[in-house]
Amino acid sequence: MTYTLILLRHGNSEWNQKNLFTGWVDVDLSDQGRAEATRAGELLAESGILPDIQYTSVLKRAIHTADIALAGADRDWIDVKRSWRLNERHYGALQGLDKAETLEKYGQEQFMTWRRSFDVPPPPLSDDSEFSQANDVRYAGLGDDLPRTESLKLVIDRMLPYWESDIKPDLATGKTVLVTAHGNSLRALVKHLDGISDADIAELNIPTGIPLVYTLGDDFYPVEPAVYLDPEAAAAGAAAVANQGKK
Ligand SMILES: O=C(O)[C@@H](CO)OP(=O)(O)O
Repeated sequence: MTYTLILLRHGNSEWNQKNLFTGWVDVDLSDQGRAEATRAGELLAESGILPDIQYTSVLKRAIHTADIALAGADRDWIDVKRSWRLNERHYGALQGLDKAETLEKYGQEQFMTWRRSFDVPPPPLSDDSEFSQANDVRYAGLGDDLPRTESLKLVIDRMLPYWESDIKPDLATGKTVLVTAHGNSLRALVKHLDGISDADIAELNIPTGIPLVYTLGDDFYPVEPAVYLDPEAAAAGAAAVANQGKK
């Protein structure tokens, strides 16, 4: 028995377009992002790989991408589950900062340590920052779990329990599961699925808006390499993410 899991990073957002660190700030899709989400829906429809259940974070760039893509695949009607555990990595005090200016100010090494090291989080975001989520009603129940910054390691720590408790059981019933989330929360899941080392994960970037299809075996690990439904666009998109910050 094999199981089908589709991962989809949200389309380009207003802050991707402005080249700002985003994290948990709830910005919407740009026009380009909405077009990418439409294309993602077409790719799903063309491939015939159609989700039976949708998972998203609680951030609107993922929610709107999922809605648009599902509409394009005539799957608006499927069940949806959302969790903060699929949110983007909390970017701490970098949230709202310009990536190019941050690179210039702190240098390439520090910039890449913050962006892509496995376990070094950026400095924490103060609760009185305009970019803080400390008083956001959607996280009211989180208590001490509410992050003020996160490394990729911390994202894995909060995402994997949800993979085990919810996503895996849905896969086990034979449903095709679509997870629409974020660059770094999906890097966390891909690291787990593909067994990527703490060092090598730094090189992995996920493009916006292109479905990535996994075929999983009985142990819920891949039986073959995952495939992007548009491999050429995925390679170009991943390179663009890697180069963010450079002018
Ligand atoms: O700003 C962010 O939240 C993420 C995703 O857009 O950026 P990065 O790719 O630099 O981790």
